[in-house]
Amino acid sequence: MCPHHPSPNKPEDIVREEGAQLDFSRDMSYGDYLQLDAILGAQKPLSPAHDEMLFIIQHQTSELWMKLMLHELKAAIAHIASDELQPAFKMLARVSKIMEQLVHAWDVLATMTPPEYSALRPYLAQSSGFQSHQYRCIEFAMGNKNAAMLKPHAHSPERLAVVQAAYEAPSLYDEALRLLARRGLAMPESHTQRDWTKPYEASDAVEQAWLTVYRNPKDHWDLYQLGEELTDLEDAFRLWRFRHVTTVERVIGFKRGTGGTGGVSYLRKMLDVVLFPEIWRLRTDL
Ligand code: HEM
Ligand SMILES: N[C@@H](CC(=O)c1ccccc1NC=O)C(=O)O
Repeated sequence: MCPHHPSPNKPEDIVREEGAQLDFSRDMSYGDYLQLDAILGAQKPLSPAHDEMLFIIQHQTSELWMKLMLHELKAAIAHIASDELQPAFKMLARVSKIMEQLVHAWDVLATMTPPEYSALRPYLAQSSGFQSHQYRCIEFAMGNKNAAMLKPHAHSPERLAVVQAAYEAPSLYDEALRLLARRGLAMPESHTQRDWTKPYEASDAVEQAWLTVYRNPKDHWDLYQLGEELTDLEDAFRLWRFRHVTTVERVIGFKRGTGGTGGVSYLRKMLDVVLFPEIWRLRTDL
């Protein structure tokens, strides 16, 4: 440090000395670029309850992360379809990390007690996360296809078209299996060309193909890596489902959901969903 020009230590002096730009009357600023007026103007509590701000922001931030997950998932699926695995791996790893972020986000919501939630719950009317179109697109992209889940979007043709497109498109796992077939692994046609809207059905032949990969990782290194990326993803997804049902039980017990389901009983059934069945089965048979 120069003794003739000591570094300033008053906050105002630091800002001046560093040369930070302070006038944004002509230039794009942070808030302009990020559209903060739109984002920060979108929290409109309907109740006098203190905790409604938490509830709104928890869901809005989740929807933003889901938007990024979909962006990455769609690109990963397209890259796998065109045999570009390295970029797909990076995107899938990011999706898993976002899901982990959403798993930890439950800790914030769980600070809300049953009486605190009861104060705002009547204002939610029949709305429910069950109607989240982005969440449904993620489930469809992950292969959990169910035509009934299109119905909550029927009142909005534009929204329905988006969810319907995700419903009709091959899922991440469908594209993974087509890749295995292109790599010369025996794969039944029922699993490479099928009606993508049908729920996925596990197959011994598909498990055999994955077993070939997992028994000889050195010969199929990138497919082996793909298998592990899928495992990470489903692992994180299961944790999210588990934290959801546990948070719901601690906040509303076994009350029916505002979306019309049994509530915890419905969410527990969702814990049984297996997205990539052969990826799990092969572990027993290896
Ligand atoms: C106090 C907090 C919460 C409660 C009490 C709650 C309750 C429920 C219930 C009871 C359901 C079943 C559908 C119904 O009948 O309503 C449900 C579904 C759902 N919730 Fe929540 N939830 C909470 C927080 C969240 C958060 C933070 C998210 C994140 C976006 C979320 C996303 C979803 C989604 C996506 C579904 C559909 C799940 C599926 O179909 O598998 N929920 N929730
Ligand atoms: N299904 C919840 C309500 C709920 O959680 C919710 C309502 C509106 C917007 C998002 C919600 N979050 C997840 O379902 C309940 O039964 O209390």
